[in-house]
Amino acid sequence: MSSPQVLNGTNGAPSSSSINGTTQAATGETHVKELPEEDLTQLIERLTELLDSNVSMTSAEKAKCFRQRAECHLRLGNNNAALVDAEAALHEDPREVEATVTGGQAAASLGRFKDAFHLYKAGLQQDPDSKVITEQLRQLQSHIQQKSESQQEEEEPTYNALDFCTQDPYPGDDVQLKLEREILEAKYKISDKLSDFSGKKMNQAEAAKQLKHAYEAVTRGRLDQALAHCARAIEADPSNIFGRKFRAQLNFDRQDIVEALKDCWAIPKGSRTPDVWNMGGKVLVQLWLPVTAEFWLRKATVTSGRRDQEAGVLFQKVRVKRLYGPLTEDFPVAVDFTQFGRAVVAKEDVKVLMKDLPLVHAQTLASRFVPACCHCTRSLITATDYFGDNYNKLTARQKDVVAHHWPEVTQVWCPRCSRELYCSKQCQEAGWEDYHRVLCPSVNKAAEKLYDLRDHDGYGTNAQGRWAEIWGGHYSPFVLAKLWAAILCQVRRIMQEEGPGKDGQPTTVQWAKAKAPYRRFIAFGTAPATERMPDILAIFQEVFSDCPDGVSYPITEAEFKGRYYQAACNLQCFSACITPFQRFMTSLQEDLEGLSLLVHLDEHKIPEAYFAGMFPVHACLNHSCENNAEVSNGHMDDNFGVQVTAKRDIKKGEEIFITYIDTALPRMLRRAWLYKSFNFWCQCRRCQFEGDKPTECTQCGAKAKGDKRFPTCGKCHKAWYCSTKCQKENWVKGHKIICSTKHSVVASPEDYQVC
Ligand SMILES: C[S@@+](CC[C@H](N)C(=O)[O-])C[C@H]1O[C@@H](n2cnc3c(N)ncnc32)[C@H](O)[C@@H]1O
Repeated sequence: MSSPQVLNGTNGAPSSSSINGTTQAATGETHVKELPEEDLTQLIERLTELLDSNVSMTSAEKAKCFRQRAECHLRLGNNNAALVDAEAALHEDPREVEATVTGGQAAASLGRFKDAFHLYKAGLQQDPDSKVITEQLRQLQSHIQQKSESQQEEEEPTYNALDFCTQDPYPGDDVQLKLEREILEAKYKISDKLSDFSGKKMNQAEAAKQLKHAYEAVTRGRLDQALAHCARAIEADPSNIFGRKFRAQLNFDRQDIVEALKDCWAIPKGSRTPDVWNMGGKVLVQLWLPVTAEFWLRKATVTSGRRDQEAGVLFQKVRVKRLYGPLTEDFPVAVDFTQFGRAVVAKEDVKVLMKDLPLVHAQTLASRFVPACCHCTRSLITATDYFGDNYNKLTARQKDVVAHHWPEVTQVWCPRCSRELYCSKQCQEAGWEDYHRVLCPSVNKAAEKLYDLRDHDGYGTNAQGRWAEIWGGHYSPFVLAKLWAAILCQVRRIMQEEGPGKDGQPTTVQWAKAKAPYRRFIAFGTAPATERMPDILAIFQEVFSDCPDGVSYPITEAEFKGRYYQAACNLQCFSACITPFQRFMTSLQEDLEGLSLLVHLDEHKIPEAYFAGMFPVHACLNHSCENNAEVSNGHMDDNFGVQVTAKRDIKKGEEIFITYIDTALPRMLRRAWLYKSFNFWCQCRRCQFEGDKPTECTQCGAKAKGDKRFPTCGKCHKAWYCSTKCQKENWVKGHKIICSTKHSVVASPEDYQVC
C-alpha cells in the first residue's frame, strides 16, 4: 500500500510525510476556514485516504478527521457531504463541539431545520457557554420564522386533501365492475335496458302536464301524489329526463334508493348531469357496490369540473373502505377519508389499536453493522457482536455463562453473493423469491454497486471518477431497490400465471396489478432529489435495465422522484422487538450466579438493527403535536413490524393521530418542518396554544416594545403573555390541556418520517 501524503497540522497546507505523520497531523488542528479554496479538494482527498487506510486512530482522532472534512465540504457548498461527515465525527466523539456547528450550518442550508436544531442543542450540551452555537441557534430560529411566516401567508389556505388523491381505476376493477353489473341486474333489475326507449310512444305534452301537477303537489307537501304524477309523466314519455330526475329525487329523499337508482340509470349516459351521477353514486355506496359507486362518483367529479367536492370525498371514502377494510378487519380501527386525506379512526375503545407489517423495508445504513435478517428483520446479534472488544476481557467462567445463556443464532448468507444475511434457509428462499433474484450481484452485476454504496454509507465513485456521496437520502437506497425488485418479481409471477403479452413481456394491466399495493402511499416532496444526488439515478437505471428473467423496469426520472418521496413521506423506523440480547437477559435472570458474574452489562449500549419500512395502514395515520397514540415496535406471530398504542382514552369514532416529530420541539420549528416535509401547516391544539417567541403575546399577538420580553408560562415555557388576563384566557381556551400533556418523542434513533 502506498503512503498517502499528510496534512500539516499547523499551517493548513498539505505536505508530505508518512502515514503515522498523517495521524499525528490529523490530531493537530488544520484551520480549514483559512485555507484557499483550491486546497480544499486536496485536503478532502487526503483525509479520505487517511480515514480509509488501516492506520490505527483513536475515536477522537477519527472525529477530528471527519470534522475537518465536513468543514471543507461546507466551504465548497457540499452540504450533504458536510452533514454526513459532521455526524460521523460526532458518532466517533460526541465531544467534537465544532462538528455540531459545521453539521448544523450544513443542515440549515439544506433546509433540514430539525437536524440543525438537534445538532446545535447537542453542541450546547457539551459546551453550554458557546457563543457561536447560541448565535447559530438564534439565526436558525429567525430564519425559520421568516421563512415560515412568508410561506404561511402564501400557502396555508390552499391545502385540500382531495388534490392529493387520484380517482384512477384500480387494476382488476373492470372484472369487479362486470360482477357488480350482474348483481344489479339479478337482484335489483337494473341494467342498461332501462334507458332503451326504442319503440316506446312519447306523449311529451301529457308528460309536461303531469310534471306540473307533481311540482304543485310537492309545494303542498303531498309527496305520494307527486310520485303518482311523476309515474304518469314517465309513462307518457319514458325518455323525459326531467321526470326521471324529479322522481329519482323524491324516491331518494324517502329512502327508496333502488327506485331512485332505476330512474338515474334510465337517463341515457350522455344526458346524466353531475347531480344524477352524484345521486346514483350515493345509492350504489349504500348498496355497497363499490366499484360501480366509484364509477358514478368519478363521473360526478369530472362532469362538474371538480366542483362537486361531495362526490370527490365520497369517492375516496369508498376507495379507502374497499382497499383498507380487509387490512383492518381484525383491529378496532378503520381507515376513513377526512379533511386530512386518509385517516385512521377508532371503531371502539381499546389500548392497542393496530399492528402493521411492512410492505417493503431495508436496514438503516447507520445500523448496518448489527447483523439482522434482511427478510424478517430478526436481530442476529451474537454474544461476540454484543460484547465487542470486552468479550476477550471476560473470564473463562463468564464466557461459559454467556455461551450457556446466549440463544443460538443462525446466520445464513446468500450462497450466491454472500452480501445478504438471513436468519434461516426459509427466509433466504423467501427473500430470493420476493426481491433478491433481481438484486443478487451473482445474476445482476450492476447491483454490486448498490451493495457497495450500502457498505460505504452512500459513498462511491461518481461520474467524474471522484469519491463522493452518491446516495444522500435519509434512508437506505435498498428501500427503493427492494420496492422496484418486489414489483418486478410480482409482475413476473402474474405473467407466469396469466401468460405474457404479445411481445413476451408483461401487459400494462399486469404491471398495474403488480404496482397496485404501492399506489396507496402518498408522495410529497419539493426538493429535486436527482439534483441533490446526480449519480444515483444512473445506477438504479443500470440495475433495473437488464434484469435476470428478461423483464426490466424503466426507472425514469419521474418514477425515481415519485418513489423517492413516497418512501420519504411514509417510512417508519422499527426493529424486531424480540432480540437475542433480550432472550439472553431473560434466561440470565433465572441464574443468580451467572447474573452476579455479569453485573457490568451495559444495557444502554445494546447495538440494535433498525429498519425503515413502508406500512400500508400505518401510512394512513395523520399527525398531531397533541397526538393521542404512539408507534412502537410490534409483531404478529413471527413477523416484525409496528404497533400503535393509545396514549390516552380514545373514543369510538375519534381519529387516531400519531406524531411525525418530537412534540417538545419549539412550535415554529415543528410547523416549518412539517410544512416542508409533508406540505401542511399543523393546526392542532398544541400549535394553537403555544407561542413562537417571547416578544409576541401568545394569546392576543401583541408585540413587546423595544427589548422587552413578555413573561413566559412558568410550567412549559412555551407561551408568552402580555398580561395576566391574556394568560388566563389562553389557559382556559386550551393551554391548560397541552401544557400538561406528556410529550411524545419519535421513537427512533434516526427520524425516518422525513423528507
Ligand atoms: C403519512 S401520510 C398520512 C396519510 C394521508 N392523510 C394520506 O391520505 O395518505 C402524510 C400526509 O397526510 C397529510 N396530513 C397528515 N397529518 C396532517 C395534519 N395534521 N393536517 C393536514 N394534513 C395532514 C399530509 O398531506 C401529509 O403529507
